[in-house]
Amino acid sequence: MAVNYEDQATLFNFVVKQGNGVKGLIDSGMSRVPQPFVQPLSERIATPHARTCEAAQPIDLSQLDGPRHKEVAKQITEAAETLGFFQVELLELLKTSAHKFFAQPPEKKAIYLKEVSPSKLVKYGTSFVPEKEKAIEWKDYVSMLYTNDHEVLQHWPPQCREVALDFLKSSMAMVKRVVEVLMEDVGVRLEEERMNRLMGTKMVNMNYYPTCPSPELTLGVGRHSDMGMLTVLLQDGIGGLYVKLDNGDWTEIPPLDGALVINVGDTLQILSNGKYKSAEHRVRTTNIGSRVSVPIFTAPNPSEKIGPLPEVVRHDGVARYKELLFQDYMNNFFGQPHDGKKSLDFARAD
Ligand SMILES: O=C(O)CCC(=O)C(=O)O
Ligand SMILES: [Fe+2]
Repeated sequence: MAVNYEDQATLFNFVVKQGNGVKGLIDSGMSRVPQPFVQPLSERIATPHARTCEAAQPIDLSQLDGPRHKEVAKQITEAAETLGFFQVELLELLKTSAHKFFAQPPEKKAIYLKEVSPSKLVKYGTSFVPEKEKAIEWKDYVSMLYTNDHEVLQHWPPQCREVALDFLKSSMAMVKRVVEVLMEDVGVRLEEERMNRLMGTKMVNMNYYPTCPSPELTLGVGRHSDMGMLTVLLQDGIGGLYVKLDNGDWTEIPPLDGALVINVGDTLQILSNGKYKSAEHRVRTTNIGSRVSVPIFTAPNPSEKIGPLPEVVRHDGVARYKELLFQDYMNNFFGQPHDGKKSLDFARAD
């Protein structure tokens, strides 16, 4: 199908509305980046080869409950306090099933477009809020919400459901343990039920970043933080994930075989009254190949009230965020294009 790259409405329709995605655009033979994907100068990534930093060194979580507990716990809390990003060792899987999903013809994927998806659990699309963005992100994705095993195995796309569910299940114990350790360090012991409610929303995404003819003009994902507690992310060997440091520099989280990235989300920043920083991150595109990544997002139940934990407020003498319904936080988060950590303003105490 010939796409008219010059007509923005036709292009938007083809990519976003009809579900051909950025992949469909590339597959149609496009060889230069169409205007709607061109990022404003201020957002472009000028230095693709940033140095890596100490906090990006992997932490061996298998040692957490052994004799090295103290040391490993310290590594975790330090990483979360400084960068909000750290790497842990775990199996490297899933990438082939992500490629399998996106390799399908557009009409097979488009059945999951949010307007028509047969299941509320599954959503396929391009970019984050393409209707409102200055430039469309160079990314197709499918997102899969967890309810229970039975529903998941019925509704998630057959190309990836088993492996994605496995990934989710094998990660949850680790995620809970990391949250426990972080909480202990601010003097909080969460009841099991509260912990479950704070991580009651679980979602596995598969992101696909097609190879891009002019990576310097585009972004895979713009600057943002994740809204939930912790995100566990599997990335492939292509690289391109950057996190912002306190001094404003960006550093790449390099792909490591067998390692996962864990990053702190806004909810954990709010609960800890700002001690743990949600990681501001973004993704660059490349022309060396198509990249896949598979994040697991954990977040509170929509009906859960979140705010700085009383123990921490008592210690700090001030509540830096107000209490709010997580559903409201989520609505605000998904209603705005990516804009760094602006999402947190919604929760800031006046
Ligand atoms: O692809 C990546 O490395 C990161 C993706 C991401 O930040 C997200 O999906 O929220
Ligand atoms: Fe993210």
